[in-house]
Amino acid sequence: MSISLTTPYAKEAYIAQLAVKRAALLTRKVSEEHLNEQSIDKQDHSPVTVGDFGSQAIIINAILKNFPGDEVVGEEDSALIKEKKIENLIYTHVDTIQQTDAAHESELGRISSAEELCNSIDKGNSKGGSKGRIWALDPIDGTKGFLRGDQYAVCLALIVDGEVKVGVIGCPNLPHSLRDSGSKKGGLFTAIKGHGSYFQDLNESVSYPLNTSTNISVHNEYSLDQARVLEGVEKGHSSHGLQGLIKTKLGISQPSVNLDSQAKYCALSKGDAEIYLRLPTNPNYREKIWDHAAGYLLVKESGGMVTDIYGNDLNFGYGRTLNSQGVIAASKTVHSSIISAIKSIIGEKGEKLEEYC
Ligand SMILES: Nc1ncnc2c1ncn2[C@@H]1O[C@H](COP(=O)(O)O)[C@@H](OP(=O)(O)O)[C@H]1O
Ligand SMILES: [Mg+2]
Ligand SMILES: [Mg+2]
Ligand SMILES: [Mg+2]
Repeated sequence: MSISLTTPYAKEAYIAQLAVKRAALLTRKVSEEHLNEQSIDKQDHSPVTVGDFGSQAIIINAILKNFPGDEVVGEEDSALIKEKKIENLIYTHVDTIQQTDAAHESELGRISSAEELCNSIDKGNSKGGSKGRIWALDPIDGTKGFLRGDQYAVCLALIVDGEVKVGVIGCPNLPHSLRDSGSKKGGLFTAIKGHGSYFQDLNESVSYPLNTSTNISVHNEYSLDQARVLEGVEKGHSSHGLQGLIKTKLGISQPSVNLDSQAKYCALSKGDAEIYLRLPTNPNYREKIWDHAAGYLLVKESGGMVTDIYGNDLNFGYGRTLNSQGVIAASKTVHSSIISAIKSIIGEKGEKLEEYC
């Protein structure tokens, strides 16, 4: 597989890489200046920072400059910015990054006022759905990890008629190898439907045609007893209790690696682990499409499987959320055994799921 200028969605992937990189520059700056420690609580009590808002503005502005007819499902909106009167503060940081990244101004454009910044953020209000070109954007996934100085990711995917076609994820803090904590940090992961998945150092410049020198793939050789498992850090986002029961049932004894954000999909896609378990903490919770679209394509293009907890495919054309419970991503070697183990615990149709939430 290779990617040329005529590969479908190559241009979209290139603009997505540039935009994610520019947003990651901002999140790094916010983190270095300890601004990430000043979070604001949203209505659902989850945190949001200057980094989340600025990243969403930068990426939406870049996408709509290049693809003006497209829609965006973005996680954030500007209501809290206006309420807290922090438009100018965010704009100042965004503009510094625009100056640092001036080399890409002709491709990504430039936001020129605090008002424009809020307008850009609010263009992430698409309802999603199964028709047309819709981008799913998580400007900072793993905001709680970002606040702790741990893992987080800038995630962007293009969905066309309900199917994910492009996924780009920037992970500023992810070591190049999970087994070597001394390895370089910062990765940019890219997948194009039908054309594979690729890794590059986040600090390297991106190119057009895309840099495909480092093709990545899921590690398919380990059997279950050797498999390495990824789980989230936050106990409120996935059921660590149920995940523990599943691991015991499968005979997995190695401790899990706990990472915030879609960095879990990234680690799986480059063969640093074989299983990602995300069992619901509430049977009624529906996962947001921006939390999974890019990672889903990345793992699939790397030769892995991604389904809900019953083994069904994920539907990214349903709206702003999926209409299914949890996520199981794994190598093809072990995926079906995990689904069987889950069903043996919670029942074929999840009749007993509530007992474990
Ligand atoms: N009850 C819940 N169940 C599953 N996911 C949840 C959740 N509450 C919040 N989340 C999502 O979990 C994401 C982080 O995932 P993880 O725990 O794997 O790092 C959050 O993304 P944000 O950080 O972008 O808000 C948020 O959307
Ligand atoms: Mg959030
Ligand atoms: Mg998220
Ligand atoms: Mg987020």
